[in-house]
Amino acid sequence: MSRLRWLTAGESHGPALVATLEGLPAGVPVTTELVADHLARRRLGYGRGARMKFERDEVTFLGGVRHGLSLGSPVAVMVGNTEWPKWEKVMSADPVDPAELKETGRNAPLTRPRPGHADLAGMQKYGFDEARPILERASARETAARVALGAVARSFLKEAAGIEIVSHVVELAAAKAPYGVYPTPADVERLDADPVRCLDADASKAMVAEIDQAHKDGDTLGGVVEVLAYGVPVGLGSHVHWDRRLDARLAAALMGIQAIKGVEVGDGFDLARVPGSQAHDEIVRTGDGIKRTSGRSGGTEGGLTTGELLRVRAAMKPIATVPRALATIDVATGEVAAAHHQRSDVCAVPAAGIVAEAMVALVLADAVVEKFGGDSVTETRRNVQSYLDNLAHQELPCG
Ligand SMILES: Cc1cc2nc3c(=O)[nH]c(=O)nc-3n(C[C@H](O)[C@H](O)[C@H](O)COP(=O)(O)O)c2cc1C
Ligand SMILES: C=C(O[C@@H]1CC(C(=O)O)=C[C@@H](OP(=O)(O)O)[C@H]1O)C(=O)O
Repeated sequence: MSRLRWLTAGESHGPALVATLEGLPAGVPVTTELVADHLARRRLGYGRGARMKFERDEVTFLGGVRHGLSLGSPVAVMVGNTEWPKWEKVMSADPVDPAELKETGRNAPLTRPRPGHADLAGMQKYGFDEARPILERASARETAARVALGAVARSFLKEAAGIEIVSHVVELAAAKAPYGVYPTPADVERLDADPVRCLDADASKAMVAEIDQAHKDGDTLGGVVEVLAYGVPVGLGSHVHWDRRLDARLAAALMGIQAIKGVEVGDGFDLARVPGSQAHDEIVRTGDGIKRTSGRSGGTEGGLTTGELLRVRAAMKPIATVPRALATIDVATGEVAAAHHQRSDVCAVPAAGIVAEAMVALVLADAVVEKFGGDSVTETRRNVQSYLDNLAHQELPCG
């Protein structure tokens, strides 16, 4: 079963986020710069709010890495919130004098929960009379910690098995990129330079226009991101039990991202609308071994990877903090009210794509460690290679 374990902690306006990754083999190239680069990619994207402009992600490794290589011990990484000085009193771990709290101007109880965020259900469940203690952890600020670990996981994947991960935005509100165009690792620089991380120039313009219109209307937007993993060998995951299925693990990981409401593996829901003759990927023998004539399955069958391009999609709902605030109840008075709103993103779909890459990287890294083991990445690589060599010589009747 799973061999990589990971956890994050930290609040949106706390001093820092922290993340740990346990079970990573030794010898994986990991640097502060590598993590910082991926965190910078997560901050990209047209439509994000003011906070993205003035906050920086400060990366510090606290364990598990020495001189640019993982040690095999738990990796611990801290991402500092540079907003912290403004929130030191409001988010203090220790009790604070109410007069000092008042001086911050940030102490007003948030009693008008936002529809679509965790505010109300969280307050009801955890017994708080305002939303601050809930929204601090529900906030997608936490995704910075996941992207930090994802950067480590993808370095392992590249080193151990040559696996590379790419994402792009395929839909943003009503604007859609042409279907079936898949960016490769060579396109990443171009994608990161695009305001919405979309490969198609016309679709990108239409997406930007959607965001501009929503901004004018005091509204927010969602969209769909697609993640592709290149170089995934056949046989990660398994058909033998539900929680070993790689498609299930990918779906859970993607659905675990804030605001993701739908996941598709390959052609997903579209496969339910066509007959079997148009839904499956026919098997052919080529000079290069056994291949598929199409990629509708998204590179998994029966919960196992097929060795074809891995392709998953995640649908993000619009941002919950709608500027033209939605109706709610003030829980302090019971009166009808407008939901609380300060600043927020209009759209964070491009950033969600980077988070989705990280989640796919963590799931695949777990599956690689599970299948190939290895205390050092050299050992993992050797095991991968021997498996692939063996597959090439496998005596299938058609082989
Ligand atoms: C990268 C990213 C940025 C987000 N930014 C905001 C934001 O600025 N304001 C907001 O209300 N929600 C934002 N969200 C969404 C909330 O975190 C999310 O709506 C909330 O957790 C409730 O969604 P859920 O029902 O899926 O948990 C963002 C989500 C992601 C992935
Ligand atoms: C800080 C980040 O995203 C935040 C996610 C978020 C939410 O409600 O999810 C709300 C916003 O924070 P604030 O309410 O402080 O403006 C975003 O800026 C980040 O991604 O680094």
